[in-house]
Amino acid sequence: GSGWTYTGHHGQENWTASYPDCGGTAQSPINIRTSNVSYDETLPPIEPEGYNTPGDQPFTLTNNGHSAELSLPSTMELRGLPSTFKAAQLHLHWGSTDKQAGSEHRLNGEEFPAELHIVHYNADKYTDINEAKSKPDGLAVLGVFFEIGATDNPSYANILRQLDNIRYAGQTVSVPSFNVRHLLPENLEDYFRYTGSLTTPPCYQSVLWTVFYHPVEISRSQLEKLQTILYSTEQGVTPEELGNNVREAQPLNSRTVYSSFHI
Ligand SMILES: NS(=O)(=O)c1c(F)c(F)c(S(=O)(=O)CCO)c(N[C@H]2CCCc3ccccc32)c1F
Ligand SMILES: [Zn+2]
Repeated sequence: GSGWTYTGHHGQENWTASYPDCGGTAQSPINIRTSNVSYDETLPPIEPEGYNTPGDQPFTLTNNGHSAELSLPSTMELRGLPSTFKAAQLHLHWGSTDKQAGSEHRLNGEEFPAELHIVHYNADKYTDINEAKSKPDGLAVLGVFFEIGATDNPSYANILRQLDNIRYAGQTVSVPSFNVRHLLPENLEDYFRYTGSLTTPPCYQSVLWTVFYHPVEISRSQLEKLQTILYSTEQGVTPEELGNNVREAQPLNSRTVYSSFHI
């Protein structure tokens, strides 16, 4: 990992010491209080392009010590946002066997078992995510809540069945490309929108957040894999489980959360 953790000496209470933006006033994640959201009828449905035809190049799944991240081709892009945003990667946040709650955003104080983030950069203005990541209009992240369902989710199986191959930080595995649209909920019309930040250091306030209202479902055994297989440590040192990779909810301050639907 890159020096920071979620707990302990380099835990989230101390991130600001090394990453000053983490102490900013427009930080993520947040608790979305539906009684305070503002309905904005001009918010259009999110339109992923190229998510269902990712090409024949495989994806790379990496244990980066903080999450399981999947590289995505820049042929995947989002329409329906103020600019054209191209996909860079997706990753997950989850709890542990001891703490089932593992989403970063909360809905009326409720934490879901896990949350998917798909990170995109503003391709109208920047050449890649590393140029875009610190700019106020640089990034757009889609957030999807997970619920427990009765059966395995075949789309998430593309990622979850590979976790045994990336148990340790730094390990990667090639994943045959699959339809990424199926990782999102059916309904892309109903979502919350607010301006915030990366939820990990360096916490740049560069993210236009879109958090879908409808969750996706994975099975209990699929969630258990996510909670138990990965280590945040590299092979050869005392292993530490990778879990609870969740930042506390941050103050909304003077920001407004918008909804694309009546709630
Ligand atoms: N929750 S979150 O804010 O969406 C979020 C994470 F939680 C998260 F762990 C990551 S990470 O896996 O890269 C590990 C630490 O940055 C990212 N990376 C983004 C932003 C940082 C630069 C960068 C460069 C290339 C690809 C992705 C990214 C992240 F955006
Ligand atoms: Zn994330």
